[in-house]
Amino acid sequence: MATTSGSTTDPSPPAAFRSGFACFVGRPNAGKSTLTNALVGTKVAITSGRPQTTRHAIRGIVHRDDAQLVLVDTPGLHRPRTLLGQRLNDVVRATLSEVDVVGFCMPADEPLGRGDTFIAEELSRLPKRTPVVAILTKTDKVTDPDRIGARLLEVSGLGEFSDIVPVSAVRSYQVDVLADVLVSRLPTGPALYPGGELTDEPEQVMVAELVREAALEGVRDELPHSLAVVVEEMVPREGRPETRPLLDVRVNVFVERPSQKAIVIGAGGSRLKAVGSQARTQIEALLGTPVYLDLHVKVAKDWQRDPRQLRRLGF
Ligand SMILES: Nc1nc2c(ncn2[C@@H]2O[C@H](COP(=O)(O)OP(=O)(O)OP(=O)(O)O)[C@@H](O)[C@H]2O)c(=O)[nH]1
Repeated sequence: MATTSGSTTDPSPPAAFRSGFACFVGRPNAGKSTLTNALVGTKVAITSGRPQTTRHAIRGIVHRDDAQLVLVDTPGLHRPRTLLGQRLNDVVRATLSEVDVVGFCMPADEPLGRGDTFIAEELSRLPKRTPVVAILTKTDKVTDPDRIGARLLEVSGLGEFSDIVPVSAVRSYQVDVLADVLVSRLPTGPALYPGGELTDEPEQVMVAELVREAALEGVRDELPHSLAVVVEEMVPREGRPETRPLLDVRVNVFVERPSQKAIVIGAGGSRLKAVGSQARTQIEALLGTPVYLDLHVKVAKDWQRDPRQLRRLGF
């Protein structure tokens, strides 16, 4: 337990303040989102009984007196079958090599499977040796302590882990111990995010990237770096029946010159229509909900050279 003077007026962090990133991997349904929520203490990720509801990274931040732990809740790591799956796995791999510690979740109530072996292999192949903490989740579902012991032994044989921690997110069993273990693997350093900020929105970044890809398709030579995409708004349409939701996604595509605007829009708006339809299909696949995509092309003159414009465009 961290000791502090309890003073709220002293802004300087304790000497050994730690900060950094952690992410959870594990096969679908392993309990990653629920554990993230238990650690952060606020509902940030979507959980459900169905596999792979977490299609994109959602971060939660654990603020402590002695540390700030930024959690990245990754999609279930699985063998790529589709292009989208391939992209998600690339996102997972990129995430894994960027974080300070990885939590590998395995449910206590299910035997180890091919999915776990696959993930263990992926982890052992990471270029940088990120410490991996094995987490035996959902221990409340197993009443026999001997079975937990056997599962822990099985897990320890699966790879090289810096720690192995059994937890139950729903009973808050050992969640604080896990937080301590994860924090202990972070480098010392000041808080990365100002207090109070609990989530950011990487899905907006991915949506912007899908629109950018669609807008550049076939015209990459003509518009190499002159295109920026900003997601202005993503809001559920009001008054829709629960069974037929619709997400309004408002996106601005910025180009540098009117001639480029004409290229993106195409004769009679034909190209923009195709761009919108391709991007919408992919956004729907990414977010798992029907989408109304409102796409606008705007000229932001010389945006690449203007720091104020660049900031506005999120660079
Ligand atoms: N009994 C019990 N159930 C849990 C616990 N943690 C998660 N669950 C349940 O297990 C199911 C899957 O949990 P999630 O947190 O959505 O799993 P996930 O690994 O994020 O799943 P994906 O998004 O598919 O990768 C849900 O029905 C949870 O309620 C736990 O500690 N105890």
